[in-house]
Amino acid sequence: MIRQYLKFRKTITIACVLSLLFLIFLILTKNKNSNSSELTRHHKRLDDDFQDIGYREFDEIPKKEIYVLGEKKEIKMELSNTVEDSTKRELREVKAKVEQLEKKIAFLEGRIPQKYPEVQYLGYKERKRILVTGGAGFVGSHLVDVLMIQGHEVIVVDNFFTGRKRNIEHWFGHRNFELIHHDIVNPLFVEADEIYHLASPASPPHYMQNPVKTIKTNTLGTINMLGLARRVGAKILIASTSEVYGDPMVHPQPESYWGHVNPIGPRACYDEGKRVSETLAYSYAKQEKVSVRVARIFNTYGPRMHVSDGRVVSNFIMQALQNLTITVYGNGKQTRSFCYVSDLVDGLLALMASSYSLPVNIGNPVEHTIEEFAVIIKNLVPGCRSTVATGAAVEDDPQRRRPDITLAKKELHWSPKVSLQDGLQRTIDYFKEELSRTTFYNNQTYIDFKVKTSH
Ligand SMILES: O=c1ccn([C@@H]2O[C@H](COP(=O)(O)OP(=O)(O)O[C@H]3OC[C@@H](O)[C@H](O)[C@H]3O)[C@@H](O)[C@H]2O)c(=O)[nH]1
Repeated sequence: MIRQYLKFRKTITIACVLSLLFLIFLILTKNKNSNSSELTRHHKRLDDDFQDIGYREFDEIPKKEIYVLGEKKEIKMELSNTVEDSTKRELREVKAKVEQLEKKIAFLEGRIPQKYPEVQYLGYKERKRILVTGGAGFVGSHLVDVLMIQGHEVIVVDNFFTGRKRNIEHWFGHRNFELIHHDIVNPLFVEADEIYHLASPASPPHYMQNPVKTIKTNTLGTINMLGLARRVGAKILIASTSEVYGDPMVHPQPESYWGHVNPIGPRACYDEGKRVSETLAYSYAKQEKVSVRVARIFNTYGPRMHVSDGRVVSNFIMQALQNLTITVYGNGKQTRSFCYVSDLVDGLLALMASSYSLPVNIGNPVEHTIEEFAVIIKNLVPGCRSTVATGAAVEDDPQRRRPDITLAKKELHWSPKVSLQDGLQRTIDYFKEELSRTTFYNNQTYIDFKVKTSH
């Protein structure tokens, strides 16, 4: 048995070696197959990813042939280059869109009106802080516009009894502009270099409506403003009126005329109120060394008068625009001289800037009867079918009024520039606009007005 084993020993060894070699071969073959399928799976994943990216972002899908064993690294690099290109392309597209939007915004901004009227820049030495009482009113708001445009800091004080926010709303939020809702009958503490004291109702029906308030505004209010001027060392301009001449016995009226006023009549609250204002101004000037200016303002008209202001210009224009009867109070033979608001503002500025401290008339000396004036307005409104009617006269109505402006010409080098025709045309355009804004209009300012004759 042992002898037989030894005989086949060599054969058995050879068979074992061959089996072992076969086994090794089998193992190697298996490994190779598994590596290859793993790579295939990997390729498949990459392929899917590229398909996905290509579908969304790329123009060309990377070629499949490049996925061969041993080139894995290179494939990855190409992949990252392609992603980089895609990001750059995305950025370019976004940039183009932003540029497009910027152009659109610039175009739209061009269509929005500039927020504020353009104002000049003044250095700190020239720039003044200017207080305007009654700055939301008809005259006050025009003055505020000029002061703002000149580049000053403007503080408006108004109790909105007759003033309106609308007149100054175009300055709201401007860094040079401040609005204080305040009644100057109460003291006010602000800093100012100059004060334009314009606060007071100015239309006869308005100032007659609350006579005590009118007197308080022109006496207590003026004392408060003069006191403020004294405390802060400001120059102050008092807005007085042609009404200080009352129903004048001298014609035209020079500043030297003392007037003819009924101290207990319906107009006295205003006429006497303004006369006391003047007296207070010169008392503060004499006793407290306050630098005062006094403007005697004659009849003024222009845009921003209220549709129901009640004065002759607004009444006649509103009546003419609506083909209503033009209501002349009395026989219409009384006279007035009308000054356009921009001329008045120029006069006030010239007076404040001057060294002349006595009262100065600011008005337009072109005089018309009220009857003539009604016809002038009627003719300026195209297609107007209004009739002109005379009615009951107003108590204490001044019969003649025309400013002597010799002093203003000499001391202020000022005289009015706007003709009645031009000024009225601008005012008519304004009221047309107002009418189209609102259907409301209360024409019955003097409620007891009775039509007597029509012609
Ligand atoms: O509808 C009207 C309104 C007024 N009038 C007359 O037109 C004339 C002017 O009257 P207004 O009411 O416009 O103004 P007044 O001249 O009476 O007062 C004005 O004077 C100067 C300013 O300082 C003041 O703003 C204001 O008091 C008056 O004779 C008045 O009776 C009419 O005939 N019809």
